Amino acid sequence: MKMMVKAPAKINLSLDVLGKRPDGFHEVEMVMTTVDLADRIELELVKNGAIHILSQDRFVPGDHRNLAYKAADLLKERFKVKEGVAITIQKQIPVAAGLAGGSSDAAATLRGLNTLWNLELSLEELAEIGAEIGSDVSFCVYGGTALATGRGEIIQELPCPPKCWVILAKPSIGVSTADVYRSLKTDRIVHPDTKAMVQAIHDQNYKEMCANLGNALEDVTLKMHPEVAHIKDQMERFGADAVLMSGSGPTVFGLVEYESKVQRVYNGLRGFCDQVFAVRLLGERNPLA
Ligand SMILES: C[C@](O)(CO)[C@H](O)COP(=O)(O)OP(=O)(O)OC[C@H]1O[C@@H](n2ccc(N)nc2=O)[C@H](O)[C@@H]1O
Ligand SMILES: Nc1ncnc2c1ncn2[C@@H]1O[C@H](COP(=O)(O)OP(=O)(O)OP(=O)(O)O)[C@@H](O)[C@H]1O
Repeated sequence: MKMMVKAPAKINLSLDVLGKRPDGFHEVEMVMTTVDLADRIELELVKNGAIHILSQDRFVPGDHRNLAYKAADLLKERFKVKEGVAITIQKQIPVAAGLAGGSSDAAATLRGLNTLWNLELSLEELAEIGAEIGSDVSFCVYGGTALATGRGEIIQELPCPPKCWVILAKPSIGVSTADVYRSLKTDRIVHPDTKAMVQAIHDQNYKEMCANLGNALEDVTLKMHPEVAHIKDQMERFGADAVLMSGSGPTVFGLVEYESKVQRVYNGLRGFCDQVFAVRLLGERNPLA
């Protein structure tokens, strides 16, 4: 038996860091939403109990380091599953980009295997298991739009944000999330207004959503990689309504309300970046699988 599951990328419309925790993680407050750029995960039942990872992308680990492998292994151990699975990952989401590609692959694997292995777990249970793999995995299990707190694993659903286009531009550098959090000076953060962002979404107010984009990690990554600041400037120059770095970066996203402007921003960025995408916000939650 075989099945396909979509693994969409996320962007952080706002990302605040409230402080460092005794366990080494940071307490965060993030408004996250999925976009229509997705990896495709194919899951095929393997009778001998093994877990295989297959991918054409040279940046994707083909072994236990792959977050999709971790997801399968965790479910297999916890629920004493006898069968194995061959996981084929067709990558569309750039790797180490701040778009939660690996986390979304893990979340899609959890949702798919729940069906393939007849585990009958709820999204809540899958999200709890996902938190053991990584801080972004719980959100990726649900998808849609949410306020994420704790270290990112406490998820409160939000309505779909106002409709718009998202231009994603990924420079040809990878960023380590751990390095960015390690370099953050928590006493020097300019805090985004999370409440105002949540309110803008409830009110379906596009202008307020644009006005309240903010990311406490942005300054850290911009200092490490000045080319990210350059891409932000270009995105603004070509007419995006609002521009921000996603997650720990280096991907920059620009929001554009009117379709007539999308091509201009997209073409403008193609001159500076090897990977540029013009996509829609997805906004809605994932189906179970
Ligand atoms: C930057 C974001 O992607 C925004 O959505 C997330 O906060 C990070 O999520 P993630 O990549 O799934 O993070 P994890 O794999 O759990 O952690 C990677 C590393 O980032 C740091 N980390 C992560 C999340 C968090 N709330 N505080 C942290 O300090 C830790 O050093 C950790 O070792
Ligand atoms: N399925 C996967 N796809 C891509 N990278 C993976 C995967 N599994 C593990 N990795 C490893 O994870 C690292 C980070 O990749 P990923 O694309 O998930 O980063 P990210 O988008 O910055 O994540 P986040 O936004 O959650 O911090 C990669 O360098 C890669 O070695």
